[in-house]
Amino acid sequence: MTVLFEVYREFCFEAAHALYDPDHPTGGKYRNLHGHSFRVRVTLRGPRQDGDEWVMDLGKLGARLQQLRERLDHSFLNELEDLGKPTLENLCVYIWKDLEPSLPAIHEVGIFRDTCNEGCVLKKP
Ligand SMILES: Nc1nc2c(c(=O)[nH]1)N=C([C@H](O)[C@H](O)COP(=O)(O)OP(=O)(O)OP(=O)(O)O)CN2
Ligand SMILES: [Zn+2]
Repeated sequence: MTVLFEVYREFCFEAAHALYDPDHPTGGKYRNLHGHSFRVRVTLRGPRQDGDEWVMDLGKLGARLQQLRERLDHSFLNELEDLGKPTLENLCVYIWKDLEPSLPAIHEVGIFRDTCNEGCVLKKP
């Protein structure tokens, strides 16, 4: 029987952003520069690979995520190329697009701001 597993790895980063609302007379509640602590979870889905008995070596996944973390940590998200407006939703898409070419088993990207009790999850339908 082929069984499917979901394995995940997380990383955290700190970053700043400002969300300007063009429809609001003063730019809205989130217009000023401010920072958040983010936690990202990347989930892979698949069967155990022949020989290794794992979906993917989580050490290798961690090394790949570290490359992404180096770009995001202590960044000003508004200046990140290809992100667009720095919402949680756009960060999920950005992370997904960055990882998918090298991680075809990617199934879910979640980004959480634990101190604000909020987050966003993007998953394969
Ligand atoms: N769907 C989304 N909504 C909001 C996002 C987002 O990315 N996606 N982002 C923000 C801002 O980044 C905001 O700075 C979040 O901080 P928070 O303290 O949660 O702001 P709130 O107004 O929701 O909370 P308070 O309870 O008033 O502090 C906003 N929304
Ligand atoms: Zn914010």
